[in-house]
Amino acid sequence: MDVKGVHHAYGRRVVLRGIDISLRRGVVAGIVGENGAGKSTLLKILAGELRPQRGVVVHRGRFGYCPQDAVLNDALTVRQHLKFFMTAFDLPDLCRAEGLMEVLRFSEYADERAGVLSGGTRQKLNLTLALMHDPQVLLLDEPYQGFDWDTYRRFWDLAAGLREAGRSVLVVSHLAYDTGRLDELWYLEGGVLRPRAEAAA
Ligand SMILES: Nc1ncnc2c1ncn2[C@@H]1O[C@H](COP(=O)(O)OP(=O)(O)OP(=O)(O)O)[C@@H](O)[C@H]1O
Repeated sequence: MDVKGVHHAYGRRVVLRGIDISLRRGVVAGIVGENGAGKSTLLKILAGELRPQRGVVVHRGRFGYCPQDAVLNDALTVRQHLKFFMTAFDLPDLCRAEGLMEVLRFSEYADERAGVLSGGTRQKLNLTLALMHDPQVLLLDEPYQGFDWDTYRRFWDLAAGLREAGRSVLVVSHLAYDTGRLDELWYLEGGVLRPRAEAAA
């Protein structure tokens, strides 16, 4: 994924003032910023959900996007969500999705409606839907919100597995926590990204 010169404003509120990102293969990267810094705005632009006022975003290959709030239909079961996305992604089966459900330990909820799932389980489904087509680039907005400690660790194991498989993962969070697990880290401040070393100086 290559991002060049992305600017965005909501009315007179300028949020992004020239974002450049080059996300290489096999990298787990993070963007950290305070509440309101523009992280979700940037991820929406990277995912194509929002059009930037200026700048370009180039994706090569498949990408997955896990928005901050899970976009689920409360009337559908977990399995119905998986089948819907299987068709949308043109996948032959649910093998990979079922493997992810086992890793994240929520297979027993397959026949539950999304509306009755706990916040953490909704987030597990959100993550599975973003990953079930084996994207080359995975964009995650606050992905571990609501995860218990074991799930949080499993999430990072999953990210490390993706890195080994040559996939790229971009995690956005307001907490600069566990940054040792990241290969690259940028701080979003004042509408621009600063690399970890520069921000620490
Ligand atoms: N649709 C919108 N219309 C107007 N202003 C918006 C809109 N979406 C976001 N903003 C404003 O843009 C700024 C950046 O918001 P954004 O949600 O991108 O920040 P964030 O870094 O993701 O915050 P948080 O950590 O709280 O989720 C905020 O000041 C917010 O109020």
